[in-house]
Amino acid sequence: MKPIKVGLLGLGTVGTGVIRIVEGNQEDLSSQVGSPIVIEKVAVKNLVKARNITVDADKLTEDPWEVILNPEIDVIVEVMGGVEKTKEYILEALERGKHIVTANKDLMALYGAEILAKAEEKRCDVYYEASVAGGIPIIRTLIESFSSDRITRIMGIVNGTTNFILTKMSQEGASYDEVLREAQALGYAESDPTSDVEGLDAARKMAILGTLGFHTNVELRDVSVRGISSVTKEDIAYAKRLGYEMKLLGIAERQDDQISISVEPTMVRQQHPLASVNGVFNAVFVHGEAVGETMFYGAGAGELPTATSVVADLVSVIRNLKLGVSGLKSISPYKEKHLIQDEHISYKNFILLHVDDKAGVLAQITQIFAEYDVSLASVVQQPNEQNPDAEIIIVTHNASKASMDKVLKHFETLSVIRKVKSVYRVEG
Ligand SMILES: NC(=O)C1=CN([C@@H]2O[C@H](COP(=O)(O)OP(=O)(O)OC[C@H]3O[C@@H](n4cnc5c(N)ncnc54)[C@H](OP(=O)(O)O)[C@@H]3O)[C@@H](O)[C@H]2O)C=CC1
Ligand SMILES: N[C@@H](CC=O)C(=O)O
Ligand code: NA
Repeated sequence: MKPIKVGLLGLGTVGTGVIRIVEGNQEDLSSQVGSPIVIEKVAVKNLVKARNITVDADKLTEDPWEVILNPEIDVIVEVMGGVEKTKEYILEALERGKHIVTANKDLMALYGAEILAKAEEKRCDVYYEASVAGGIPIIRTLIESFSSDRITRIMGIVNGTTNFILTKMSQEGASYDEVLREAQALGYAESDPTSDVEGLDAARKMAILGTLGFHTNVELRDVSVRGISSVTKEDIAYAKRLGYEMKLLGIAERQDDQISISVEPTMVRQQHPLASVNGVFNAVFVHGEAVGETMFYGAGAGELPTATSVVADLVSVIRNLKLGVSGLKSISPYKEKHLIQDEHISYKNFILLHVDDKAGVLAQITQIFAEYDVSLASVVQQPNEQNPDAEIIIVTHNASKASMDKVLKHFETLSVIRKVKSVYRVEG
């Protein structure tokens, strides 16, 4: 049987896992696709770097073009990251009729439409399951299993690094910096971890999920983003006291034909299934009009879980190749995009205020909520042991984002409010 030759761009956390799985499961894989799978060439940045996997020296190159331009290679597996240059490699590979498997959400969130259009033109496959929620088969699920339904809500913990950090801060009282270093050492974090902690990585993934779920081209600029870098141990402790866990939650919603997508630290009620998703685990909760609620759970990052998705994509690509159906399965977004205005996006809020400890303060504050038609579910005032201010903890009922913005703006002008310490979305 003629082997299928694969070119690998990148031999870091994910690339190493890809080689381990392709070599370790070769017998099963070749039985499933009807050909041996050979990793023909591997591009790395630094040839002399010490690696925890052995690869024949003649297979390694520092020049990705040696992989892209190699006429023997049928499929390119891109696990090196990067955007502009990587896009150039991928488009050229497609131009030459090579199929693509990628784990690169930055690339797919920014240039997915262009790359998929090129693939369609060239009758090539582009698979990208590992780009969202590492080992969880969520992209396949949205494209195939929910093709019959109309999705109304996708809610997910889609970044392993931040979930790992929040879990350790919550369960062990660990410091933010210390846990971030641990996540980096375990290979969960991006090469620039600011994209994890500032919510950008999750935003890219939510843009991909929104595009697939709502059949419209969700771009990164459509996603409202806030990361976890300002979340404190105290905020997490307040959440717990009120019966919530703090999670970096991506939420994509559809109301009629309008959509909204956001990523922000959110207090999730402890009884909600997403509240118990801990560590590097991810989970995606999907609601469809017909199917109702479903949830998908698994490792969101790390060598072998991520490589499982990459190699499964490789198997799909090879099967399509053998069946002669390459490039025929992709469906471009076919709906016009309408974003929901802030007046029509509503949810519950947690607000922690530091205020003057004197008579009439609470009345002034509740008056402002009333002015903007925000109804309150609970208000608790307590003395603060650390300073002379009092703390007021407020949880609202569902309130529009626009009204809440007005309330917070008004607070800036109120002299009895010393500081708006924290504001979080509340779910469940
Ligand atoms: N880590 C994870 O858990 C997950 C990662 N991803 C995505 O997978 C991709 C890879 O991630 P990961 O494996 O963690 O990244 P790493 O940083 O561990 O590995 C990147 C690899 O690419 C090589 N590389 C980088 N730039 C170039 C270049 N210009 N030319 C040739 N080789 C290059 C590096 O070479 P060298 O080894 O010589 O430095 C390294 O082998 C990213 O897009 C990431 O977002 C997706 C899901 C999960
Ligand atoms: N840095 C990402 C890796 C997987 O996409 C994460 O932490 O989830
Ligand atoms: Na996935």
